[in-house]
Amino acid sequence: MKILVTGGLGFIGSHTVVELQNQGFDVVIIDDLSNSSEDVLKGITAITNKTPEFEKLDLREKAKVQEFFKKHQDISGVIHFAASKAVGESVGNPLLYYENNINTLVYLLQELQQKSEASFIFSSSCTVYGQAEVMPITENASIQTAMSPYGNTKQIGEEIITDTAKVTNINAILLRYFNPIGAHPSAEIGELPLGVPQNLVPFITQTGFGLRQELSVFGGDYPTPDGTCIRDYIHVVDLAKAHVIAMQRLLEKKNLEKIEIFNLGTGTGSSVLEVIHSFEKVSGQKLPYKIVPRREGDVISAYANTDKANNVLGWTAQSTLDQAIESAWKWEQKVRS
Ligand SMILES: NC(=O)c1ccc[n+]([C@@H]2O[C@H](COP(=O)([O-])OP(=O)(O)OC[C@H]3O[C@@H](n4cnc5c(N)ncnc54)[C@H](O)[C@@H]3O)[C@@H](O)[C@H]2O)c1
Ligand SMILES: O=c1ccn([C@@H]2O[C@H](COP(=O)(O)OP(=O)(O)O[C@H]3O[C@H](CO)[C@H](O)[C@H](O)[C@H]3O)[C@@H](O)[C@H]2O)c(=O)[nH]1
Repeated sequence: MKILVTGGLGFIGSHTVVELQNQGFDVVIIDDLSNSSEDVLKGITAITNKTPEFEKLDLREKAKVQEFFKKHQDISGVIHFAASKAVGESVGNPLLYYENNINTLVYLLQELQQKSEASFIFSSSCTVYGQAEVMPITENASIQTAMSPYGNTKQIGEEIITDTAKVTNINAILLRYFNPIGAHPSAEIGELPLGVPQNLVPFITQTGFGLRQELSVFGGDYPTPDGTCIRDYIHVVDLAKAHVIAMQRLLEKKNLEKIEIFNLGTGTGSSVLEVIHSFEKVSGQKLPYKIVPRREGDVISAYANTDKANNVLGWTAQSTLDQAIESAWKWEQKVRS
């Protein structure tokens, strides 16, 4: 069976392509290389001994999307990763985010609704919960007003898919990721942030490598045990495996609802200082850091209740924080060597 992976050369997409191919799926990737490189194909091939089909295509070009689906009639399912994802950038350039994250979704769904049946997986985010009142966060927690245009595109995206699935032959799974980190253990693929990383783990590994002078820890006076924010850091390979299981569920259709939502996290919260200590442990070196004022828009704490994914998908994250950080560190060293 052939699966279309949009954004399949990006961070989470590339790891998912590997796991799909490992499970025997054929894959065709659409990516416009706006935040990735064609070299990622080599990394995927080195791990799986199989090169996925690749079409360089900007999903904002509706006519090209239509043409693509005419050419590829044999697609059984779609995993839609392609999007812009920098929260800060979305505040400064909201229309870029609404165009790239919403228009592209609409164009894909317009093609899929013409099929007799279609299976669709959407990359959503725990950002939809904002600062949830109860930890760990279940899928029933209320959706909060989005704190950025990026976050809003995830909420609107979920609504568009839900409205469409109700009245079409599309079955969809919305996956709400907590904080994906790490890299493939082979270090053939990983995260490649452009410029100065905004996310914690790439900033830590770059600082460890000497590319950055020191890490700024945003806030040391939060109402948490050590004063720093708490997140649920999930190894990207675990996350990727969940997509394969979700796709198998869509294709098998056993007890499937038209729209299903799953949290993807480990279920464990880690503070920023705990992540730093994990890095120091796996790298055997001290990390220079200082506590600075809070970053605007950060929630204090967010970690997942993963019961639904555990019970319905039969999926559980396997990697520890140390293993995820170790893979990120190995990747950083490989990329810079
Ligand atoms: N990484 C995270 O922390 C995180 C958390 C929650 C949700 N998500 C979501 O998961 C998805 C994947 O995230 P990622 O971290 O792998 O991001 P990424 O930037 O590494 O990957 C996205 C890929 O999509 C491609 N792309 C972007 N716009 C495109 C377009 N118009 N046409 C074709 N290709 C296009 C990019 O070139 C890139 O390769 C995104 O939808 C993101 O919003 C990510
Ligand atoms: O240089 C840094 C970078 C981050 N942090 C802290 O590290 C934690 C994690 O920050 P990230 O930026 O890595 O991740 P976020 O939880 O802020 O954001 C992630 O989760 C969001 C949902 O909450 C969105 O989905 C977003 O795309 C995704 O990057 C936060 O407490 C943040 O304040 C620092 O202290 N210093």
